[in-house]
Amino acid sequence: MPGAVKGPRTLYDKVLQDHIVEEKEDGTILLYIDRHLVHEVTSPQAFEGLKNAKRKVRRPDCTLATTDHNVPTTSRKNFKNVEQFVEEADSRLQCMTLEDNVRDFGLTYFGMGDARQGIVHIIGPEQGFTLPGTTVVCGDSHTSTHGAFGALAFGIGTSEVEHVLATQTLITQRSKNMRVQVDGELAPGVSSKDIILHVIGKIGTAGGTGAVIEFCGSAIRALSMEARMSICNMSIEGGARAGMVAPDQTTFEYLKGKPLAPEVDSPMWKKAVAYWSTLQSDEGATYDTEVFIDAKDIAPTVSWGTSPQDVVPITGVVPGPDDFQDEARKRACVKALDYMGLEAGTPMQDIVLDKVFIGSCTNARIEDLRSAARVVKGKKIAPNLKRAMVVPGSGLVKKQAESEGLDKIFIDAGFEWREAGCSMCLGMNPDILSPKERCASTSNRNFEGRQGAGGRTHLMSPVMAAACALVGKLADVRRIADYNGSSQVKSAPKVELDPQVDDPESDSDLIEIMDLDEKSQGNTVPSKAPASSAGMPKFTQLKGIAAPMEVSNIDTDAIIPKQFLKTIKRSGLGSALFHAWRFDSETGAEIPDFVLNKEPYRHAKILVCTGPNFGCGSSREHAPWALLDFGITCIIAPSFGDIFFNNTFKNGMLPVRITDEAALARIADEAKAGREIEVDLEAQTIKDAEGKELATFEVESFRRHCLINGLDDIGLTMQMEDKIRRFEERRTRDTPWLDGSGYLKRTGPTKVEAAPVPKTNRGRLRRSRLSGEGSAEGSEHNGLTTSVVQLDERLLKAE
Ligand SMILES: CC(C)[C@H](C(=O)O)[C@@H](O)C(=O)O
Ligand code: SF4
Repeated sequence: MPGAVKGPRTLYDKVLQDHIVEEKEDGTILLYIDRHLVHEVTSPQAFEGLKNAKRKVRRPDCTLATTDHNVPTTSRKNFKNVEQFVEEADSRLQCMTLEDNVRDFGLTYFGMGDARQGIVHIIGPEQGFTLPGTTVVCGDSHTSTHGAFGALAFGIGTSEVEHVLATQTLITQRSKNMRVQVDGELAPGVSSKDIILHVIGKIGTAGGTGAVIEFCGSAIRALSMEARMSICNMSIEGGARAGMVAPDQTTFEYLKGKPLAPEVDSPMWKKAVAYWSTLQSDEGATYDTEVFIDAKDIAPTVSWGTSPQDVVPITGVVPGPDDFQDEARKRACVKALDYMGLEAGTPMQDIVLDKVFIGSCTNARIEDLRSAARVVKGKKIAPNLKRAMVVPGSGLVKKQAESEGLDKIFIDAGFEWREAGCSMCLGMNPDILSPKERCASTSNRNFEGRQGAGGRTHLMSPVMAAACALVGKLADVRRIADYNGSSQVKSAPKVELDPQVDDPESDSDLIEIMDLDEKSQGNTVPSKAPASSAGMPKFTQLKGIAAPMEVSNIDTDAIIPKQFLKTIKRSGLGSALFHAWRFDSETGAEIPDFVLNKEPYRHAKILVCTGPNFGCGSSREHAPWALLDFGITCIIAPSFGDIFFNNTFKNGMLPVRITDEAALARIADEAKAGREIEVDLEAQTIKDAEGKELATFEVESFRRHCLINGLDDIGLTMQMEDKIRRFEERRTRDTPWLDGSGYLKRTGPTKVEAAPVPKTNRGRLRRSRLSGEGSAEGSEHNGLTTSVVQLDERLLKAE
């Protein structure tokens, strides 16, 4: 693991350093988190853990919640509340659970009746919640998006969400530094999405594993903030922990006037800009890996397979196994061609489409919609298309687009114009592909079943998706649109997104804040649910059958598909494990060839994967929960997706990295022979059933200590209260704009469309507000008043 940097520092080194509360000798870092975004899918179990342990949210003023994955994108004209609006029961429960939680913990929340609701990675920047030099986390892998601001932003699992809610810190390790430099000018029709698809094609989906990528070079500098966000968004598809771009004038211009950014030209703004301007990598800073790309080598790029690294220029043909050297990639190619229903050698532009989707946290910002609208203006979508949809990333993007008439352009062309949400990016809501349907999509993942079981996804930029919609096949936008000069949006045009929400007085579903006294005593919360991250099972030695898998880049969508993410519990997910590979999608019967359906592997306690990058992709902690519930507590592989790797430890599981090919082969041979192996964490060895050593392995000593002793790391971190408090005092002094000041400026309460609070509570709430009881107790941290109190005061004024 890389150690602290002495000489010239990179942007990542600087932001990391400024947030270290404590660094242990083994490299374990307690990192302060400035901004925590929360959504409905990965938070229920975290809030449940807090409630069971009677813990509070430490910094409600640094926490922002919204609902995005489950929300239907149909018209909200008649929206009254979630209970009536969301038809699917599990989705409804997940959305309502978030509403209960934000109310119980007094968090700021943009619900479905609020114009500011949208995909979590769109609303953070839009509100100025995301700021340069901050640490930003969310229980979502595409948190990397926010790195476009020079923030250190990364996805975390649900146990870590709980840790951040309770302590505003995270236990982490230093990542490696990687630089991707793109110089020169992009050709017309080529956009930032093509840059990132090209980069991933070059480095592979494991290329950035263990690293934070800094994107730099003249081509990146020339991009608008929104275009930079699309690039950082997909750093995770390149395997990186995060992506970053150094803040510059483009960044500062973008932030001007954002509701939660410091007020422009105020002393606070000047102080902030002075600090933000220091966030450049020093001359002579070194990187562990460097990649150089000439912008003129990038063509409009499209994916052909089931991994984001499976890309070719639109002028290319579908590759075949012979185009790859590596055996694992040859195998993956055969599998991908079969899934995608494609033949090697087919020109990409001959591939006929069924659907087109313009949306997602990668490409549903106003510039994306503008550029796509420019392509389709005055034209019609191809008659063979079953459906073409545009899903704005947030309510404010939608409003802005409508004020520019973009909705009309799309509707006239034959597109559906929808409400904000994740939509068909992952199909946790009603927008999905049917089996074998082929879709041109501006989203970021083309995994098997990603947009719907059996659905086939081709990733591309918004202008390319627009061109595809007109042609009905994969198409080259350069042959469709007239590019007089460059297609690039050089810098963000000043976009006035109207932050107004509906008149709170006239609305029936005003925010309801629970009685704070009651909350601080923790007695509003039923504490029956057993599962919480507090107190982990111990891991010392494990002896058992190991199931062999020879697949590379096994993503968490494959480990547990999206339809199983709608639970609000941690338990019972074993039957969902590898669902699409284990069960026939039509009959539901077991697929006999799949390893976990065979004896003796039905009883496997260990998984041995000989391909790299196990658990890449989404941050869903449901993946380790499903493995655990099946009975697997140890995974052995050459490398892991970073978030998955962290998530396993939080559940008392052990991921073992074996990079020595011969040792891995020895272990795999035992697994294939159906013999037991023994993983000994104390001795850090793997032995065969006879006790002969097969391999040794490394684990960070703090993690090892926690696993062996079954320690709850939230409890451990809470013992560091003094250090965290001192850090916060320094933060208030040095970077005062981070203390939720933006919230204090807001007018109008934040709405919660939760099921109404029972009448009895309402009466009590009103009484306590009027009499002033139950105000600030339990919500003060270091003299900082939290948003709960601010919201409460505003309500008092309203009354
Ligand atoms: C639901 C969430 C955990 C997931 C992620 O982490 O990425 C989702 O946003 C996705 O895109 O798969
Ligand atoms: S990748 Fe898709 S599902 Fe995940 S946050 Fe972004 S839009 Fe939502």
